[in-house]
Amino acid sequence: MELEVRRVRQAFLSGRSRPLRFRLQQLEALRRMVQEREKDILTAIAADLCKSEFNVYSQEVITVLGEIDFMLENLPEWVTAKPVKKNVLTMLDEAYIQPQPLGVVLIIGAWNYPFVLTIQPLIGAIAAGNAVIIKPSELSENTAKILAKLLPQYLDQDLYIVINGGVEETTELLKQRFDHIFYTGNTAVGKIVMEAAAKHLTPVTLELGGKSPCYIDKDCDLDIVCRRITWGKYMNCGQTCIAPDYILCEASLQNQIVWKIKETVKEFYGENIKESPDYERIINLRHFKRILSLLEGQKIAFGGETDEATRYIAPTVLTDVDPKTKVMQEEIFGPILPIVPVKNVDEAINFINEREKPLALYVFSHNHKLIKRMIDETSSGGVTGNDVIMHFTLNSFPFGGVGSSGMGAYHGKHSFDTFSHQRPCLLKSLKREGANKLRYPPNSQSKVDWGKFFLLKRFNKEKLGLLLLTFLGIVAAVLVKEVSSVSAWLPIVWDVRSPCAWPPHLGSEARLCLAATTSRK
Ligand SMILES: NC(=O)C1=CN([C@@H]2O[C@H](COP(=O)(O)OP(=O)(O)OC[C@H]3O[C@@H](n4cnc5c(N)ncnc54)[C@H](O)[C@@H]3O)[C@@H](O)[C@H]2O)C=CC1
Ligand SMILES: CCCCCCCCCCCCCCCCCC(=O)O
Repeated sequence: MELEVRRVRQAFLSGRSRPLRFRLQQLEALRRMVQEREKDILTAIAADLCKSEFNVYSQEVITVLGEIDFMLENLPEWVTAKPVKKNVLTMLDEAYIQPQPLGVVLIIGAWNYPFVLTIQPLIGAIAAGNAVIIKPSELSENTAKILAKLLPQYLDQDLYIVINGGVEETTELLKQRFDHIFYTGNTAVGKIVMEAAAKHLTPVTLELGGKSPCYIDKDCDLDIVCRRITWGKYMNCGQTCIAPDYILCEASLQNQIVWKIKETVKEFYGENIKESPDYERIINLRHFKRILSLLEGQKIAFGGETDEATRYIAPTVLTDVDPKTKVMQEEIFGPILPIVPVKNVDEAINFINEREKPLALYVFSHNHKLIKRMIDETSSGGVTGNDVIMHFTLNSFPFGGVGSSGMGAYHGKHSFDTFSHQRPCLLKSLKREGANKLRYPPNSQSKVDWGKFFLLKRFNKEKLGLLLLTFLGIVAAVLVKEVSSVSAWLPIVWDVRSPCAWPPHLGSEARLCLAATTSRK
């Protein structure tokens, strides 16, 4: 492990990951990999999550290709140094911010969208000029294997490497020194990652989970609301970090919501959900059992059918859920949707604020003011109003959590920034030393006053007067110089035959020399 990390660091130190041209080439190679080996990639992910290839493509591959295209288009502008505003002390200097790569980055991916959650951060890290060690989740083993096989065939083999393994290997890997760690997964492991990173003072991005609430206002078109929620909740069998975890609504809405979600489930997945190519399975038996345990003691309004052999759990809705029960204490990460009745929007806001900050918040209402109020009075990683999941798809948004749902963000330019150091560069000249006297010792009240005057713009009459006088002095000096040069021209006007008086800006010796040359012609 140590040797592999050292090899990657050596490759980074060679400097070849830095030039823009190289970064673009690697991103293009990655795009080629996705396009040429699409079938292998789709098959692997589909096998891991019992997912149709159409769904793999539209949930994972589209996002990755869109992100690569976006980077290729914008990277030339992002890598350029950006000039910054200057103050009086630096106004004649060069001042700019130069984004630079951080060094060797570790990306630890999760299994639920095993391709996009590993490759999208990789795109950002390459774009920013880093070397990368990729640790895919061992739970999505087919995707882990295909990544280890394909990436070295398309990317620089020393700069970007895949290390596969489970907890033991990841623990060993985390002992090494990195310049950034980007982790996606559950909050408990997030703490382990952060603790390991702290030993080397390595900065981290933690893309964690949590319980994302979904508030439904009574003044809503419930047909549309339930269709959108059904799509986002049961996609990937509920194993989506930004899936709506639970619904908050007035008790009177519950039955209608249950009915409409049930109808939509039928519309999306047919009468026999198990046969639907669009309905996935739970990743493993441990998660299957964990999700089943959340059903204990709950009122199942519909769904609840399970099959351990295939790790099938039907789309399920629970009503009148007590917030103190287990299903409301931990992230569900499965196809179970509890409805918790609240009296009104105030109670919903309090409910959300009494708990850990979620990764996403969803609000459904025709009342724009109510949506704005929910946004203003709560906190979450991201928000979508009148829909779910969709803020993930916009790469102009930073995607990430807040509080216990994570720290840092990525996607598009935000990925580039996450994996870059914004280096301030100030380039001065060795000339103009006079101006620096103000900051050199010995210090005095007068210098402090000038400092206040120039830097804090605390103008006082005395200093303004002095400045005005200096300015007038400069104007006078310029005028005197101009007048004297005009008078120097006068002999030429009077006597053009006198070469010694011309041109006036030259010394008399030079003038004589010029006169000699001219008279020879
Ligand atoms: N914020 C986001 O973008 C996302 C967050 N998530 C969250 O991730 C969770 C589901 O993923 P997990 O089951 O955690 O995925 P997981 O079991 O695949 O673990 C994630 C990574 O952590 C590593 N890992 C696991 N235990 C470890 C340990 N003890 N020490 C060091 N490394 C360890 C694994 O090898 C894996 O690469 C959910 O809470 C979900 O909300 C999932 C996807 C996206
Ligand atoms: C058939 C073509 C339709 C195109 C559909 C585009 C819209 C697809 C949105 C897909 C969102 C995928 C969510 C992935 C979320 C990954 C992170 C997480 O775990 O939450």
